[in-house]
Amino acid sequence: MSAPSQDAVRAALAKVDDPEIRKPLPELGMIKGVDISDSGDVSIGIYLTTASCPMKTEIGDRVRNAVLDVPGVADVDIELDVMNDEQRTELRKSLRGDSTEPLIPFAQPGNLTRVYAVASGKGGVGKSTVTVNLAASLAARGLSVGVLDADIYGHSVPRMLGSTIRPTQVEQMIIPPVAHDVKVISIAQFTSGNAPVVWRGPMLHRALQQFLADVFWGDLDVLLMDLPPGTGDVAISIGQLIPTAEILVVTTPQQAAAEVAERAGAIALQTRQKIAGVVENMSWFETPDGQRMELFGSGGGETVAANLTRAVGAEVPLLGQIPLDPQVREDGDEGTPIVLTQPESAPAKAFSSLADSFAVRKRGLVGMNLGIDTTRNLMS
Ligand SMILES: Nc1ncnc2c1ncn2[C@@H]1O[C@H](COP(=O)(O)OP(=O)(O)OP(=O)(O)O)[C@@H](O)[C@H]1O
Repeated sequence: MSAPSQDAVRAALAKVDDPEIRKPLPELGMIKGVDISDSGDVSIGIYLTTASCPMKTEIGDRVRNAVLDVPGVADVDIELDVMNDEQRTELRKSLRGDSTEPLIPFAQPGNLTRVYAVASGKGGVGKSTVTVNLAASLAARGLSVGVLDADIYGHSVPRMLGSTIRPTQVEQMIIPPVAHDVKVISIAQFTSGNAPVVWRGPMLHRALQQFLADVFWGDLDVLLMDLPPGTGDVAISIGQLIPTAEILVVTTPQQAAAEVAERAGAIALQTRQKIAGVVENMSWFETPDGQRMELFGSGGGETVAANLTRAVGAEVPLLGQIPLDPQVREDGDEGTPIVLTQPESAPAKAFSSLADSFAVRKRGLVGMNLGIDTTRNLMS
């Protein structure tokens, strides 16, 4: 068989996406060159955004597999190089435009991303668990999903999604790692080890602003934000930064928990945000003989939904009830949400029908320029 043409190899490369930026490598200026020998040996030069790019093996594998599929290719050799400053600037401009104003894409008119802030009155009710399972479930349906772990003090989202790598930085632009098809950004990725974060309101506000404006989220269908428990500064900041963000309140069935959850939801009255609904977690435990044991009582979700409906003067639905199941915790600890590992289990089905109730559509705005250049450094 004769050696493949440059066109054939480049056509194959045009179908290879960067795993994090999710656009074709040639479009990102990441193909340095293609050499083809008479015997069909192909050598591909790839520019990485940074020398420490955590995705370099994945990128090399994707390129190798795509090119090996081209008829006439005998072997593929990958040579990695690193972009220079000029090339990085070009990449940043091609992704985020030329503006120097740091803007939050989700707050711009015409932006089609649905943003949900997941809130709870107190800690430990399963807010992060709901966030990651909902995100994974929506991503599994083909939606483009991002999670911003805004639970600055109790950041557990990266662990629950099994995301261990740090984001790549291209100039002032941060590329979020992807886990289970979900883009993930968390303060945990910017602190060393398990160090606690002790920040006051204004610093938190600034950090959130940077996570929203400096991260290259791309064209998301849905952004879920895991808020810290309570009615604190972060909820108010989100209300100011993205007024169109809707609040999703998570509670347990317990009446005491319901009362504090209601306060978290009622913050929407101050910030004038819409409440998307209420999720009741740990609703019951199902015994092997099929009996439901209501370990934390019952009715919390209904109560919060009814009281918030009254308070805001608009229907706040109870969107779902998630059973208590040790597998939910085990899978969370393993970094593989139960909706992916055991989709037929009762909790996974409950998460999945919760995702249905969002009735989300793909936004279909491929190529729309949402990103804006920024000149600030994260946490500076
Ligand atoms: N339905 C469930 N069944 C069993 N375990 C659950 C369920 N939901 C959550 N958990 C477990 O309960 C613990 C607390 O959950 P999670 O961290 O999601 O709560 P949280 O509200 O986000 O807490 P915080 O805001 O304090 O971080 C975790 O260990 C989690 O795995």
